[in-house]
Amino acid sequence: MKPEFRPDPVLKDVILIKPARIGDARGWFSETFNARHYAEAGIPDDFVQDNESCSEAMGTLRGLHFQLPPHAQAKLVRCTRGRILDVVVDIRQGSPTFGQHTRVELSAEKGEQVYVPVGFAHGFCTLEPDCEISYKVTAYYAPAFDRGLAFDDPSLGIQWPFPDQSLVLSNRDRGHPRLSDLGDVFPAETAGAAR
Ligand SMILES: Cc1cn([C@H]2C[C@H](O)[C@@H](COP(=O)(O)OP(=O)(O)O[C@H]3O[C@@H](C)C(=O)[C@@H](O)[C@H]3O)O2)c(=O)[nH]c1=O
Repeated sequence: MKPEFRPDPVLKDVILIKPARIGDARGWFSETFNARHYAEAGIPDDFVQDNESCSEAMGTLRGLHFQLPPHAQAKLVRCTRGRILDVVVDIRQGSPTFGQHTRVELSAEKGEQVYVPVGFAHGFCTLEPDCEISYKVTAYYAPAFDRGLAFDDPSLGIQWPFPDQSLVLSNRDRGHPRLSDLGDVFPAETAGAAR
């Protein structure tokens, strides 16, 4: 059965997806990815790597991350255990929504997904202990091209669900530059045509 696809109300190129679940006496079944259905909905991407991460503490923040071209990644993200607040920031120079972000709650219970196109930074904060995230990406991990954006950049104005001092972050995620210091990472011509 086809999922429900809808554009994010703030960032129209971000797509919110609700896969169907078919229930019976045993429980339920769900297609979590179907290349034909996703292509019809405007996600024709070839995903080449599947990732999973587990965060033990509630209030763990990973992000905001992106890879630079030519290793830029689109991502299809879901939460497979627990509940997270997922955050996506438009960092495409010249985009009408440059610097704007959207926040979406994802839970294992509901099975929602977020499609993050190329040209956006991505991160999340766990809302429960022991959360597992699974996501597909369209380019292989390329550490030399891996970059970050400061989760607490005041110009982004992101409301994280816990105070900064109680968040659990890697050292790397405490040191990312602000948006104004990123430079032209995704040039104007990628805006609007990022997927
Ligand atoms: C992302 C990644 C990391 N690694 C390694 C590098 C490091 O030793 C270890 C942990 O890496 P990180 O700290 O970057 O993991 P993490 O902070 O979970 O990074 C992820 O964050 C979320 C928000 C995203 O959007 C992802 O694209 C990715 O950047 O895993 C890989 O081997 N392959 C990968 O694809």
